[in-house]
Amino acid sequence: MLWGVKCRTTAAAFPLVRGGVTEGPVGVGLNELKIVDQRYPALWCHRYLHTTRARRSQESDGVEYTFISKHLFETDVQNNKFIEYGEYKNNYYGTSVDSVRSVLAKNKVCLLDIQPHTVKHLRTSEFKPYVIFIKPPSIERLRETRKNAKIISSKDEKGAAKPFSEEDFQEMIKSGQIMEVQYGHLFDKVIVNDDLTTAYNELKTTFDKLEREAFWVPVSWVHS
Ligand SMILES: Nc1ncnc2c1ncn2[C@@H]1O[C@H](COP(=O)(O)OP(=O)(O)OP(=O)(O)O)[C@@H](O)[C@H]1O
Repeated sequence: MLWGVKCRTTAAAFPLVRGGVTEGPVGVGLNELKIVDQRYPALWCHRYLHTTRARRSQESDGVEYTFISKHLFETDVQNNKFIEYGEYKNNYYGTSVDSVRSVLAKNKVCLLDIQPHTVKHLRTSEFKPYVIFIKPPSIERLRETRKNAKIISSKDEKGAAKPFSEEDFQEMIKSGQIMEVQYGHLFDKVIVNDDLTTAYNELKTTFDKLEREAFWVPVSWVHS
């Protein structure tokens, strides 16, 4: 049985799946690696978040966030208008399906940073995602490479950055392993974020290849 075909897409979404806990920041290095978008005009890295929190004076609607009311947000959730959403300090934040569509309509690639359980909703012929799992290295390498790095803990009310603790490292590795077991079949590529330059180059090479080469997708994506 034909299970897949090779296909080349110009308007694919590239969800970049984090290797960390689902409830908050884990510091595996996604923000650090997303710098890759600065070299790629075809990549659209904005998170396109909608939020119900009040707009701050220096922010503009549609730039930092799209600001909407709680009522509208909840209606949109009911109508499945969000790829992913969550609540933080009594406000909702979400990535809307339409915002991803608007990126693809510009013939750009949409770089998303999402939780793994969301991937299955994006694996459609419309989005044709290429899923990259950013995986933490061994605990020994985390201790070595993150010696001077800081993490913003979801447990810290003030959201202040602090040095990684041994517990942070263990949590990162444990949740990474759980994600790989549960969702590994949905990943197209796994990049270990050990040495930052090496991980960055691997991501860059992957984007280069995807621009040039065809890649495998389910046959249903091509014939639908
Ligand atoms: N390979 C690496 N080597 C050394 N330090 C790193 C590496 N990758 C990331 N860091 C550092 O770890 C910290 C957390 O990284 P980053 O903010 O990119 O993680 P994140 O997964 O995006 O976190 P969040 O979940 O908070 O968005 C930062 O201080 C960053 O500079």
